[in-house]
Amino acid sequence: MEAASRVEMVSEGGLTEVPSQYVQPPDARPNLVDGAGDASAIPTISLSSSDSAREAIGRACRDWGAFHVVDHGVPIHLLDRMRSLGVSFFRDCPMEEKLRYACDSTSVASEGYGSRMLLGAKGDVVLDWRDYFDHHTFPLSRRNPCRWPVSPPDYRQVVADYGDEMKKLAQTLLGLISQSLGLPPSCLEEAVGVIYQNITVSYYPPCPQPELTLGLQSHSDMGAITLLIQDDVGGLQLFKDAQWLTVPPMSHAILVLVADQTEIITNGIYKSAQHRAITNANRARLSVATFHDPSKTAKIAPASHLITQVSPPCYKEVVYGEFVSSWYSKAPEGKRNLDALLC
Ligand SMILES: O=C(O)CCC(=O)C(=O)O
Ligand SMILES: [Fe+2]
Repeated sequence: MEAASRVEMVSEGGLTEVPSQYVQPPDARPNLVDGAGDASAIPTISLSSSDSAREAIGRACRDWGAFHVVDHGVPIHLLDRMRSLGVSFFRDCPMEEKLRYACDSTSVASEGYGSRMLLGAKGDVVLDWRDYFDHHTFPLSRRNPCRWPVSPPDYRQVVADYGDEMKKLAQTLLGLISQSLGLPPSCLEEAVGVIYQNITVSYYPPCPQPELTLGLQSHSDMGAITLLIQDDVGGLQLFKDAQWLTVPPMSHAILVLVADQTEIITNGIYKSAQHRAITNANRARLSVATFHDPSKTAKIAPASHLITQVSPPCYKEVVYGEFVSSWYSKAPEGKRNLDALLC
């Protein structure tokens, strides 16, 4: 992707109207007049006791596909430092230096600094009002900190530590989610196989026309489980019961998003969360999403333990790499890529 297409560059210098490529079709625009509902009822689950967490996680995965966790064991100073390093890259690093980390525009999901372009509903191109930095952190064979910012001096170490902590938490959660369905604790993790982890820091500059744009269009994450932290600006919305609800920022909590492969493996008992990010006119917003995905060659299908004569498989088996290619070639549009696998 050319350097000129970073949102940060487009939005510089007192822009009053967004360029047409950023204007969403009318039915996808956020309704800022009536405002979104509030998702403060989203469950907050303490992981201090596995027994009570299991049950609460089961309910949250069924009803919301998302929940906050607290008492998660990840040091709060690590969450804060990860956020502040993200801010320092996007806000303080000169553009010339940022572009040294530009991601490869010829391949999807490549590591580095970019601004993703997705196809619109009718094959037209609508751009998200978002720049990002993607880090590949697991398996260790993909981890090459030389591709990450060199300053501040602790940047690379913090990303590595953050990735390690998030992977441990993702494994704990996959175990609890399995058990909440009466499955052996290792069931989901075995179905996923080797965990591929990416850490994406998203930065949404202030937008002169937030009513016409989206920071990130409606989608569900394609992998198994996403762990997300955000700053205090707010803008992440969940689609629940035919309404968009804004997720309240909670600085010490981690938001868990059930992703598409978990919906397939649980045979649709647990739903992946449909979400999007809106923009605002006054403050830049930052989030850090840590994705835990299968390898491209993994075959994903409903867990055999959940298939009986009365509950046949609801999803066709899919090779994960093919799912990813279709997601990028057709654009997410809510959950349509997952729906295409329904039996
Ligand atoms: O910025 C956010 O809160 C959402 C980010 C997200 O959904 C993603 O990176 O997949
Ligand atoms: Fe997402």
